[in-house]
Amino acid sequence: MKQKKLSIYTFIGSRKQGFILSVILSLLGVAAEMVPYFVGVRVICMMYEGQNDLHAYVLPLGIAVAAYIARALLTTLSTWASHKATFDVLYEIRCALIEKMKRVPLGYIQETPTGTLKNTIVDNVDGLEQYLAHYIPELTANLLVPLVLLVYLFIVSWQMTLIMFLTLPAVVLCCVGMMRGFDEKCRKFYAAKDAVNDAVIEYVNGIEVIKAFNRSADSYAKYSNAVYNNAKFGYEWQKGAQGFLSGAICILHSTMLTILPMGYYFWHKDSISVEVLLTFIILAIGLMTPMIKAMFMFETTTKMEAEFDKIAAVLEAPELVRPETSAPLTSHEVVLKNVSFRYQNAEDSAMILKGINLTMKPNKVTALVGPSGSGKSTIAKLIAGFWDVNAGEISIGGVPLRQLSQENLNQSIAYVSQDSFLFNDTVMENIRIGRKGATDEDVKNAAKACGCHAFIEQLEHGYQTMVGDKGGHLSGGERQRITIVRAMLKNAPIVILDEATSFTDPENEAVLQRSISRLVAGKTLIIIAHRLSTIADADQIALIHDGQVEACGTHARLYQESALYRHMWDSHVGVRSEEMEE
Ligand SMILES: Nc1ncnc2c1ncn2[C@@H]1O[C@H](COP(=O)(O)OP(=O)(O)OP(=O)(O)O)[C@@H](O)[C@H]1O
Repeated sequence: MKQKKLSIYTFIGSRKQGFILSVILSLLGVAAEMVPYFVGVRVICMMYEGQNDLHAYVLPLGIAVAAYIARALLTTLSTWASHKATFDVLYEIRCALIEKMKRVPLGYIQETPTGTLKNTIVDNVDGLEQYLAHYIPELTANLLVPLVLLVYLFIVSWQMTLIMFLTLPAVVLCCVGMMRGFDEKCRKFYAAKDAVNDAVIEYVNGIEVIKAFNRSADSYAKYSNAVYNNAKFGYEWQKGAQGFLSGAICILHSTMLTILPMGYYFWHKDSISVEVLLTFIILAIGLMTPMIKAMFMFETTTKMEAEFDKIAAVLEAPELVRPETSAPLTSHEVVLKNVSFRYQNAEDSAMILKGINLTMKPNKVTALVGPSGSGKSTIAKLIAGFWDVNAGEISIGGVPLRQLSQENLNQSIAYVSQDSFLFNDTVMENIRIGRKGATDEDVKNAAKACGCHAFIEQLEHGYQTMVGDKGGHLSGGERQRITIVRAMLKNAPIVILDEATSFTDPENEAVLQRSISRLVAGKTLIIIAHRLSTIADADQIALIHDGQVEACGTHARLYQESALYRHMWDSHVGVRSEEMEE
């Protein structure tokens, strides 16, 4: 069955009363705006008829003033109602986007440029405000009121109405010209905007490299090209539409050129009264503003659709299909059976893992080693549930990952990568993320157990030290130690450490490792390490090579049986002795 495409109206639905109210108020407001024009006609006619009693003008003028006040009030109330409904809708869309982030594979978020995601959640959602809060009520009114007046004018004098709208086909033609290729231009414009966002964020994140290599903004080609393209697109789009837009406005203003001579002709022939002539002249002026506003409706609708398409693309991204709940796991043995996997975004789409078979037992340490790019981190991320495998199966305690609820999986695994994220908050709060409701004492005990308490205490404000954006106020090693304390506080039955101590100095790494060995007793520990000496004592070492398990066993066995392992070990030991000699 074809899935129904998500549209902005799916979200508007729940707030439709607010929007309907604002449209009704806006309609009444635009109708009130027309009243002074009718009053104007009447007043001029009274003057033309020689009415000298000033009292006779009080009522029409009073009506005009009342209409102005009513118009102001109704427009204000309409805007208030539409904004209330709009901000509720924007809030719902943003919540839906954030909720969606929890359900898509983590890999999807990592693979989508940060700028594009930020643009969707912030800018594209903001972009809907103009359409929902202003254009829905105002444009409905600006279209409907001229239509009603058209019927009225047609009844008054169909000849004059035809003359008044003689130029309308030309205006429509201009609108068609303006809208030609608009969809495509709009999409390209937003793509250019995304490119700027991505480039700016990459530029800011990469500023260290840019400065270190003395690359100014101009030389940062991706950034300057994106900015240039964005400006060029905006300008060319505007240039293409501007001619048609000016033409349409000019033609709309030129109705007087037909109304005046033809009106005079009909009046002269006694076909219409002076009041009818004045009605047409004055309403031609009065209708100009709503009609020009209505002209922009198509442009704004297309823009809004382009903004919403980007939001819908995120909301409709494929999700990891997981049950809402699942029974607690009775064992935490991790088994990979014939697992094959490829990254969807990889250009050649080659299999990264090819039929991996591996069992990682509780109360045992499994180390994954192998050349760079062989697929070790990919295995760790698949176990942590970042993606679904393409073939084969990963199970924990005999339960396939696909049958485990996200919550159950999250509770079962503590995953620490070499660049685990720190929030711009205190050390205390960054560690506390490991376990909801953990007390300060729990946090300190975890740090003590990991041998990190002393170093945290020595920071400027101890546990209350702000770590800076992404932990930027701390050294790489300090950041890693905090993320390990956080993982240990979580006390999950499966612990995955992916190069988690790679930035830590040898002395502290040894302390950390002794602490970790104590803390993970009874747990399933999976370690990825390049420094082979740190995993030589592991119960099982899996040598990963080119996406396959080339050998598996203890250090002694691998050293004896695998030429690749022997080579890696000898090189590692060689480098270590060189380092020690230095
Ligand atoms: N998000 C991704 N999208 C596409 N390809 C990826 C992605 N992440 C990794 N790869 C590719 O998958 C392969 C395995 O990468 P992986 O990070 O698992 O290797 P690794 O053995 O952990 O390497 P290292 O020891 O250098 O960390 C590499 O060829 C890498 O380029």
